Formats: sequence, structure tokens, C-alpha cells
Amino acid sequence: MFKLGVVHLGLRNLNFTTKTATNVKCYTVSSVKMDKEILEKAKKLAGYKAVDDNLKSGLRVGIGSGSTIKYVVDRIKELGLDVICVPTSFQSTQLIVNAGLTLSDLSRTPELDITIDGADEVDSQLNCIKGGGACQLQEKIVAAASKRLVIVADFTKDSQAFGQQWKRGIPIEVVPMAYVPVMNKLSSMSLKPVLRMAVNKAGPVVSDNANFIIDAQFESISNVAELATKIKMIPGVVETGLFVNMASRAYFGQQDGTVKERTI
Ligand SMILES: O=C[C@H](O)[C@H](O)[C@H](O)COP(=O)(O)O
Repeated sequence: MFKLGVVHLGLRNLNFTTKTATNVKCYTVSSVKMDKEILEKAKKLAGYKAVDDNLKSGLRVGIGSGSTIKYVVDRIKELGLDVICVPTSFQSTQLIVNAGLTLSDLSRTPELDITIDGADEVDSQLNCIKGGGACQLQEKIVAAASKRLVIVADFTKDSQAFGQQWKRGIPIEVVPMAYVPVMNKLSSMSLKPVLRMAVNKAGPVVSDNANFIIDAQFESISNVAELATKIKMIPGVVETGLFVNMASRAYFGQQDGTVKERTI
């Protein structure tokens, strides 16, 4: 008799089995811990290198959201860089404030030199799937106000084509009263929409903008730009987690302690 379970590693899930038979691979508590340590190290490597290569005092910087961006903020603080920071979520605002960095917003700083942000999956053209933490709306607005978008991620986010690594679908932010018709439209486009449910709260995830999140699972995507436009055109959709032709460079922290860079 096998039992299936999921261990949550930040926004990433690691499937594992427990067993009563001897031929089943079993992830022990220590191997799961090691896996998390490797991922955290890779995130830190990417975050630190992105700051070292791209930031200097005086810049106006969009600060992304998620677990990797923490290391970007840590490095900015460590180097004592005097940058103006515009957040992309409640979490990002807290990171900036707790680090004692200069907090601004798009009303006071509408044009940014650069945004550094995480991603759930990055393809060979640096298109990204974002929104695993439900922050894609503000992230896209801030990235669009920036001259450059730089992605920081661990090696598990690095793909040739979408779906190779990220299995949870495209995060889509919707106005709550529209979620059923939006899900029906997505189904008619051969996507499999799932309303994202909250943990430690009854009911759905509610975004920083008081919207719901639908995760639209897919088999494959032949034209990312076309799909992003089609989804965005559905009434009730506020934003999608498809970031097409926005990023110009990505840093992927590797297991061996190096950082892989991709630039277009
Ligand atoms: O909504 C969340 C954001 O798009 C994150 O940047 C993305 O999910 C990557 O997060 P993490 O750095 O935790 O993998």
C-alpha cells in the first residue's frame, strides 16, 4: 500500500512516497531538508549575482516578489546601496521596509531603471510564467514601468519550453464575480482551469488586489504571445502570469555553486 504526499518547499512542491514495500523510492526527512538547502543556496547565488552585476547607488529599482527576491534585498542591504525601491506586493513592501531601504511607489517614481524579480518558469526566449505567489499583476505593472527586467531563479525554473518544469499552470488574476465565466472560456481554449484555494483560510486565495487566482493548466503552448493576448481579452481577466518579451536577462543559481546567465 503506497501513500502519496506533497512537501511544500516555498512555492515549489516535491512529490514523495512513503512505503510498506521495499522497492519504492523513499525521500527521507534529511533528503528533503537537503533539497531545500540546495534550492535556497541556488536562489541566493542568483540573487546576489544579479545585484552585483546590475545595481549601483542612485538607481530606481523595482523589487519583485517570492522567495528568491529576499536574497536580492539582503544583498542590496549588505552592500549599502542607496537605491529607491518600488515594491510589487505586500510581501515585497515588507522586505524593503524591514531591510531599512528607501520605499517608493509608482506615483512618486513612475519610471524605473530596472526591476529584479523571480519566476516560476523561464523559457529559452526569457518568456516567464509568474504568479505562483499570486503577485503577477503588480509585478507586471512595475516591470512595464522599468527599462529592464532581470530574473533571478534557482535551476529548477530553467526551461526550453513552458511546462517542462512548472506543472501548476498559468496564474490568471480575475475579478471575483467573473470567475465562473472566465473558467468556462479558458476550458473552451483547451486549458484546464482550477480556482486556487487558500491554505489556512476557507475559500479561494485572494490577491493583494482583492481578486481571485485561476491556474490554467496546459498540455503545451505553441504561441505564447498569442495565448497571453487571448486570455487577457476575456472579460473579467485582470492580468495573466505570462510575461512575454519583457525580461532581458536571467540568472539561474546552480547546484554546483555557479550561476548560469541567459541574455537576449
Ligand atoms: O507571485 C509570485 C511571483 O511571480 C514570484 O516571483 C514567483 O512565483 C517566483 O517565486 P519564487 O522566487 O518563490 O520561486
